[in-house]
Amino acid sequence: MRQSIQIAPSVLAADFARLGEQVAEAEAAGAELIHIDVMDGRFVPNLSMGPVVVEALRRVTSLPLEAHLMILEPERYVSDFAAAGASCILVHPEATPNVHRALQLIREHGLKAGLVLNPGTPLTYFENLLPEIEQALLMTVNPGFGGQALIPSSLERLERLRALRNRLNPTCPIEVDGGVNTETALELVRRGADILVAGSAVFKGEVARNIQALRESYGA
Ligand SMILES: O=C(CO)[C@H](O)[C@H](O)COP(=O)(O)O
Ligand SMILES: [Fe+2]
Repeated sequence: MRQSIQIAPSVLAADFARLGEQVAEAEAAGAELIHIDVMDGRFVPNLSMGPVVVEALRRVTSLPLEAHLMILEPERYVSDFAAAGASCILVHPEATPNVHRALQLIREHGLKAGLVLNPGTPLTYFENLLPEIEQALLMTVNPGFGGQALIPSSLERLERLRALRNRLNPTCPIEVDGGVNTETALELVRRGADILVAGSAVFKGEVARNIQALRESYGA
């Protein structure tokens, strides 16, 4: 295994009435970062949360907060998420005609820039942009909803992404998002995942027990 694997709980699956408490539970249980899914009802068929949630969570945790922007023209909101306290912003090339500019803008704000690809998008984007990013996120479900099953072809894509990463930007962590649970985590880690985003697998039930079970499932 390349390095220690990090867990990024996705608050999309948390109890929103107790969001601060749930994030504190995840932090106490050893989660390494917090994943915040931002949806606009256009790029994906769902609405979720915006910078105010990042700002609120910034006050209750010292963990890095990453904003996964599933919104059209994400560059419009980079400064808002930076001001709210995000440490990393992840953008989709499918959502903007100028993804290179969006990544540049994120870095100009002093944040980590992350690129995310949907399951149907060619990995070519990573070939072009890996040298420009600090995080590579592979969607392992179609974006928009939590609780979906991992798309099996993601595993082969993950291996190809790992080879690209090793060649073009060896220090860039690979993150996977969607359908990560105790059944799938080991295979994802074997194929190259460094960071596991997990929503339902962390927040449905007892958070500390779930995080422990997830770590045990890949032998940590
Ligand atoms: O980006 C996302 C959905 O668009 C979420 O991060 C992801 O689906 C997490 O949910 P789960 O772990 O329950 O699959
Ligand atoms: Fe996400």
